Amino acid sequence: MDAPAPLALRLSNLSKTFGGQKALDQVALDVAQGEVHGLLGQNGSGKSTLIKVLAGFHPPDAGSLLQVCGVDVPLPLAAGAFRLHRMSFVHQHLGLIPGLTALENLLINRLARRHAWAINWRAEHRKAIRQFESYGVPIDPGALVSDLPPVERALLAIVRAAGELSAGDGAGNGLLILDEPTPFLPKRDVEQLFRLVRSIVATGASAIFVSHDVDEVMEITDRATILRDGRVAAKLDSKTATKRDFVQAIVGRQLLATTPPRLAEAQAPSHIVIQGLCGGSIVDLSLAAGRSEVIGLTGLIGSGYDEVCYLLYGAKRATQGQLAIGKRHVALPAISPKLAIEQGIVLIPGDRATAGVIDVLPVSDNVTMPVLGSRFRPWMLDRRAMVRRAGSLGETFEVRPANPTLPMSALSGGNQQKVVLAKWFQQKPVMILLDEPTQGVDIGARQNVFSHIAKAALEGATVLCASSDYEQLAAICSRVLIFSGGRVVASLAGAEISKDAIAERCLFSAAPVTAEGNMADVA
Ligand SMILES: Nc1ncnc2c1ncn2[C@@H]1O[C@H](COP(=O)(O)OP(=O)(O)OP(=O)(O)O)[C@@H](O)[C@H]1O
Repeated sequence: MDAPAPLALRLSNLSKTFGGQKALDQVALDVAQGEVHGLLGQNGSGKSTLIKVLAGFHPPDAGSLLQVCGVDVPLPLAAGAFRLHRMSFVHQHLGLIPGLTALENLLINRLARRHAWAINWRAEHRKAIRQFESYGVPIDPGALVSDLPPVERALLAIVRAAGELSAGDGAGNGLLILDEPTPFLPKRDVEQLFRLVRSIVATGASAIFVSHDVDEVMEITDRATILRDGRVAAKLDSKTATKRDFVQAIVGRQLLATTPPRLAEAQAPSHIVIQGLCGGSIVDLSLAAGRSEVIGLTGLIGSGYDEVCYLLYGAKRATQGQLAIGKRHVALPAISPKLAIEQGIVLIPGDRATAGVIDVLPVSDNVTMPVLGSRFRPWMLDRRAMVRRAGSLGETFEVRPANPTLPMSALSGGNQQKVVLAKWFQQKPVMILLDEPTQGVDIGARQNVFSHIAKAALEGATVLCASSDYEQLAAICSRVLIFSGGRVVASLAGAEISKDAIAERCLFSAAPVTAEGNMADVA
């Protein structure tokens, strides 16, 4: 009888302490060959720390043990040494260089090591075409990454990582570590990405898939390890475990309520009036909204729904349109983020890492930015007052760890998002523009974000929330507008709103627009 294949990864007794706090506590993780293994847990449960130990970014505590493909790997790993041990990583931000072509990105490690003249570009171009074809990935090697749609960028990053696994000895096995590659992707593109992952593991490789999305984990993984407070809370067989098993293991209790309290009835829809907004893909959008109303904006990718918030904030240039807030009127082509903030408009961007926070600065500095002017003493910033205020906002928004002097980079994704909400909601905005407010945020923190949105709305703010997460829209919105071709083609309100109803309208939304144009409810 053949000896069983060695495990692709065996981690045991893995601990990591930061300043006396245990981020990982005797974690054990086994990944079989050819397996896709899920790694889940609430924000701050230790997933990124575990991945960073494997990447050689964090040295673990003494006593931690690692084997890859049956070979002992001494810890800590030196920077970049993971490649020698047949591991490769795709991080959330993919690590691609937008100004280079797909082929140049594919060869980036060789470009960094060797002189470019040593590369036979024609041969590499042909090889890349074959490589993309073998995975059924429709990427032109000569295309600039900045011109590729998000799904193709994610596919390219994964193909590159898979190529690195076999670069050493031609063997297909090794361990691909996918650290939340999907939150920026609309749901239907995720299926394309999963097909690629399946075809990679079919060659003998294995994968760790880190995600907050239980449905995705149940679909793509064979087994999953769930971390809670730095410890292994459960190991589940993804084919037999139920969603309830996953949720319970992640949160450690049954969620008391899966949706936040419904919002108060929106007041007459005339507080905010947008008329004739054009810009980007958006064509002649008119919309009237009341105080306390939470309006969802959604559609299929390319429908333009995700551009509206940026056009209203001046982060993307509008070519036409008027905005009225009560009695004040603003010409939208003239709006800038500064002017928007002066009007009481705030934007919570989708890409938190690059547009939402400055991760090298302390939490207190990040929170203070919009109100910096009020934190000056005659000659200098009143840092004590900044930390006090950030501490009390942190308490209200349940930011963990409760230490505003920590750099933002020390906080988990969900806790960073709570800081971003605290930073902007302290202003008591009139209009809140949200772009995918819970991407990369765990199931518990998600409820927390929902409650704060509901609270801001109850206090009188009008909220526009652009999202492709239909469950989220169904949970928080009193009205949902569905976009296609830059226009509103359908609208759901009140009891009509459900995850399935939104999905159905989005899928049918490719139908041509009616002669009425793009009127979402003009008062
Ligand atoms: N460099 C650091 N210094 C201090 N504490 C840290 C550092 N990095 C992580 N931590 C702490 O370790 C714990 C685990 O964080 P980690 O980022 O691994 O969680 P996570 O499960 O990846 O969360 P998320 O899903 O939000 O990314 C958290 O309490 C975090 O604040």
